[in-house]
Amino acid sequence: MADAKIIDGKAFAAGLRARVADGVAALKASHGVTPGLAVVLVGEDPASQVYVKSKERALVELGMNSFDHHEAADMAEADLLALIDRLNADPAVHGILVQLPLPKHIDTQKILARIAPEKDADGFHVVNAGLLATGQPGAIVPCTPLGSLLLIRDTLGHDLKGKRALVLGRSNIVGKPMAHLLLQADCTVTLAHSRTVDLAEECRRADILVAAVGRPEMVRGDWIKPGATVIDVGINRVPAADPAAGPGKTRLVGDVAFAEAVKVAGAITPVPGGVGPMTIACLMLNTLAAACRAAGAPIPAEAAL
Ligand SMILES: NC(=O)C1=CN([C@@H]2O[C@H](COP(=O)(O)OP(=O)(O)OC[C@H]3O[C@@H](n4cnc5c(N)ncnc54)[C@H](OP(=O)(O)O)[C@@H]3O)[C@@H](O)[C@H]2O)C=CC1
Ligand SMILES: Nc1nc(=O)c2c([nH]1)NC[C@@H]1CN(c3ccc(C(=O)N[C@@H](CCC(=O)O)C(=O)O)cc3)C=[N+]21
Repeated sequence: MADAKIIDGKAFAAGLRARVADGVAALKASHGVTPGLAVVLVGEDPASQVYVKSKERALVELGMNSFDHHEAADMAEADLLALIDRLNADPAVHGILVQLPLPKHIDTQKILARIAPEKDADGFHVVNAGLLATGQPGAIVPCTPLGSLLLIRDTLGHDLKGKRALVLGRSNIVGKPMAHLLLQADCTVTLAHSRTVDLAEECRRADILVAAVGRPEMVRGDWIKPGATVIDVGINRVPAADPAAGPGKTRLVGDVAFAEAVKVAGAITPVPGGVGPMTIACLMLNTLAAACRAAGAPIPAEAAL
């Protein structure tokens, strides 16, 4: 069988960012509003700093306002809550993103709950999670699952009804919302996790396999149904395979053993260049959508599921 089609998330994300930039320009022209996202980073985690920088760069490129709040790792929880209150009240801020993970002394759920649901650009607030889970309109959908769904639809078409989907990982930020989106799209959904009996067998049934476990290359080629669409959400930094790269050098791999899977799947996302860039593009889309909603302008179609 021919190798799988490689789903080019980087290219799709570039197209989506261009559509968002058009939407930003249109909203400025029609309502005089510039969408703004506040990005809150607590502490100096190097991976988080990289993500936050790429978010801030994308905002500026798309003509949006970026409000950066880089805070000390020992910031008091009360001070973070007070910062969120100020951002909630600021009319120039349409979206708020608090970079996760937060330092251990801060209660993540308490922080996420404080963000005004209509400014929750990540879609992590229980109100948005609840709207999505109950299939109601108006939910802000988490960026990674939304980006994954856009790639699945670009690959298989809009109509996914009756397809068997397996989501591996049940986190509140990826696995659960992904499962709800696929259910909403009339897939028959299985949500697997660390207590699932015979993961490989569950995976082999799936027409659509979304892997979000955070375990480097855990999903092997022989776990995949021939012709399946494989979405690899995992971002794992591992030591470089090539000793010539030198000591301390690393590379990124997904949760799927790509070299094996590409021989069996019908289509597959690479890491890097798959879901990661879609996450950032969807964050831009959610911020534009929040600004549109606040201004009483129509919501971009891709954000209004
Ligand atoms: N591309 C992107 O933009 C993004 C990528 N990521 C990446 O996606 C991955 C998942 O992230 P996230 O959801 O936050 O991770 P979490 O650690 O919150 O959740 C991992 C899930 O995988 C399950 N799991 C862990 N080990 C196994 C195993 N051996 N067998 C079966 N299930 C297992 C866990 O099960 P249980 O619940 O039973 O413990 C849990 O449900 C990570 O690699 C992360 O870096 C995350 C966000 C954005
Ligand atoms: N509140 C919050 N929202 C998030 O959305 C959020 C978060 N916290 N914490 C961390 C995770 C992780 N995440 C990624 C975003 C982009 C890439 C990405 O663009 N990756 C590139 C590679 C980047 C590289 O080379 O390191 C790619 O896959 O091609 C990866 C991971 C968002 N997250």
